[in-house]
Amino acid sequence: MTRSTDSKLLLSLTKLIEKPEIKAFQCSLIQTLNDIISADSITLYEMHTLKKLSKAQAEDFLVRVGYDDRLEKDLPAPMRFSDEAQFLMAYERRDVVIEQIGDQENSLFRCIYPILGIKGVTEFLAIDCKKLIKQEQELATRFIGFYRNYLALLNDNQRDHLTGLLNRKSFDDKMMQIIISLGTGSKRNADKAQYCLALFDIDHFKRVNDTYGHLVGDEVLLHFSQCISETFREYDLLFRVGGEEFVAVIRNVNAKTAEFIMERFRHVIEAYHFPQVGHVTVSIGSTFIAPSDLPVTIMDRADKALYYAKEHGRNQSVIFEQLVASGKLQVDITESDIDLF
Ligand SMILES: Nc1nc2c(ncn2[C@@H]2O[C@H](COP(=O)(O)OP(=O)(O)OP(=O)(O)O)[C@@H](O)[C@H]2O)c(=O)[nH]1
Repeated sequence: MTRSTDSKLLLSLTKLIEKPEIKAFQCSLIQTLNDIISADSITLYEMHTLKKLSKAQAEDFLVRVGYDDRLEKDLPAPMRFSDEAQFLMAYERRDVVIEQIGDQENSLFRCIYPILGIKGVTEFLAIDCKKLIKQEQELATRFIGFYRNYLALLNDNQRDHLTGLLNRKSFDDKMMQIIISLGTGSKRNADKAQYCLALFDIDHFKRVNDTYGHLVGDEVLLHFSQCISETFREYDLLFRVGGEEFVAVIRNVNAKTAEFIMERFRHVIEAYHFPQVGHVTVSIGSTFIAPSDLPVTIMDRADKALYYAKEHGRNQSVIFEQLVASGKLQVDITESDIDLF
């Protein structure tokens, strides 16, 4: 390798780890590879087990990475994993699978690289190129190795160990990013993105621990987090912020949609059969994020709404701004000043 290729590679690696945040790092991998490989397209897929798309049972789907910032209508549909022979083969072989696609004149090579995480293959990198260049293939393999190790490190740092959801530290970082993005009147915000934060708290969870023990309590938390992951969309941000407290941040929703989404989740939990424990319920307090907010003020509003839900019978979902508007919750001027509807 020449000195100039070396420094280009070093530059690419530096660029790759510039943003120590999982989603940004994933997007960075695609950009970096695009810079150094002569590919027609490079796509990263995450494997998700989704329930909502197939009514009867959960199924694995391949969800394209890099669309979390866009509006729902722009999202490509997830691919059913069992329909994708090349992905299945790469998954089984734990190695790259190369296939020639298209007709003679417009043929392309599609290389599917499986990416191994701690729970097995969790991602795939698909590279389409006109020519197979050995040096580039080796480069891609090395980059993926580096990507995998660094991703494991980020996951360890940013995810909750029990549930795999984003942890409290990630929550504070993400909140600051969202607030800053709302404050900067950039073109990307021309659609007036509205973020709604929902705080979930399992009702009478102490009883679960006291009756069945802490281990069963942990299992309930795990099932609860799976219900969150399956009910919300791939691009919603999902966190475990405390013992039995979870948060979802959803984008581009008005009060009516937020109300619908939270009610739907409340029903999912109400109907879910938790092994050994049976049924539990959840109380939900939501609020909208304003450019003038701080993470602590957002959480304070969500907490007040949640407290209201707990005080008024539990197993219900309420929105802070609606409680204030209807006079059910009294707050001081600075809080009631927020008008996002
Ligand atoms: N198993 C388990 N329990 C936890 C964990 N973190 C917190 N808890 C328990 O969660 C329970 C929270 O109880 P409380 O906040 O008193 O409220 P609650 O019983 O859920 O009742 P309400 O929220 O008022 O409906 C406590 O018993 C904590 O010990 C955890 O990681 N695992």
